Amino acid sequence: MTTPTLLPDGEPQAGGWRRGRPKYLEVRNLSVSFDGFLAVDNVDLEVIQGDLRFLIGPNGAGKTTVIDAITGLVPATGSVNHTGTEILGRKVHQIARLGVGRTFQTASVFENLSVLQNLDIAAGSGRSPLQMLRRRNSVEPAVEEALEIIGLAGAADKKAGILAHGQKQWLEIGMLLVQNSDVLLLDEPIAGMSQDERGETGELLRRIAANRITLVIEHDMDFVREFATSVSVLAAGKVLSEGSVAQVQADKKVQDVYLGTSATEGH
Ligand SMILES: Nc1ncnc2c1ncn2[C@@H]1O[C@H](COP(=O)(O)OP(=O)(O)OP(=O)(O)O)[C@@H](O)[C@H]1O
Repeated sequence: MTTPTLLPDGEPQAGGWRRGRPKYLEVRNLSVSFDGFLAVDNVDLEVIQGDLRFLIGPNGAGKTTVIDAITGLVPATGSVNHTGTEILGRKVHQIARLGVGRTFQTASVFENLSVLQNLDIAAGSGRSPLQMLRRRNSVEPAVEEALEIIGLAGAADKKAGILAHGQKQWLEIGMLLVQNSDVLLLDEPIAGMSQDERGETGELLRRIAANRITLVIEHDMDFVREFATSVSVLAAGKVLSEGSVAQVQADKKVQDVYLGTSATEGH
């Protein structure tokens, strides 16, 4: 049996891995139109494995639509290349199978199943649905490791429906980990969380982003400042600015359309 390696050594860093040949997600000229309204307008984005990239911008900027387009949920033009493989135009399940995982603003877990069963199903470990519903004596190593990483080892047998809001988000992230997703696209993972849960989620992202391609949509600038290693700013469907948190905060264009002065004061 192979040793699971869900948890990498090290921390995410700006620019991603500096050694070897890192995996990447390269988005070129991505456009999405809804009945003639251009919600995403020629977006270019490149996220390298090991970077913890945040995608920020005002409401309606097109952030979720970018992720929808990458994951095949909305039709788009342009190109999305995952480490040499074009994924734009493929079906949702094919894109997922190529290692591109996402979460939604509202966690989509199976509420009536236990935490462990949710992870088992995500891992697709070859058991029939009936077998999976039975309590088992052994837990697959990757599932066990995911339970530790997401901090739910003590809640493995709890029904997902009774988890706290934050824990459901962590479970959803765990489901991506056991699916071996190497691209994580997370839509506002800390929305509605307590302060403690936010901190724990940030640490979780830090742990898992060190060896994955990670793009996180977020509005909370304190959270972005604390955990982002790089930031892309989207406004009116276009990339307005890109760089470190300090660089985008200092960008006059970003201040004008998004951050204003209050968000940048004191930082
Ligand atoms: N299915 C759709 N049909 C028509 N218009 C849509 C659809 N989905 C999104 N839009 C529009 O596209 C634009 C971008 O929406 P999107 O949800 O991607 O923005 P966002 O940056 O994620 O916003 P928020 O931060 O509020 O979640 C908005 O004007 C939205 O109303």
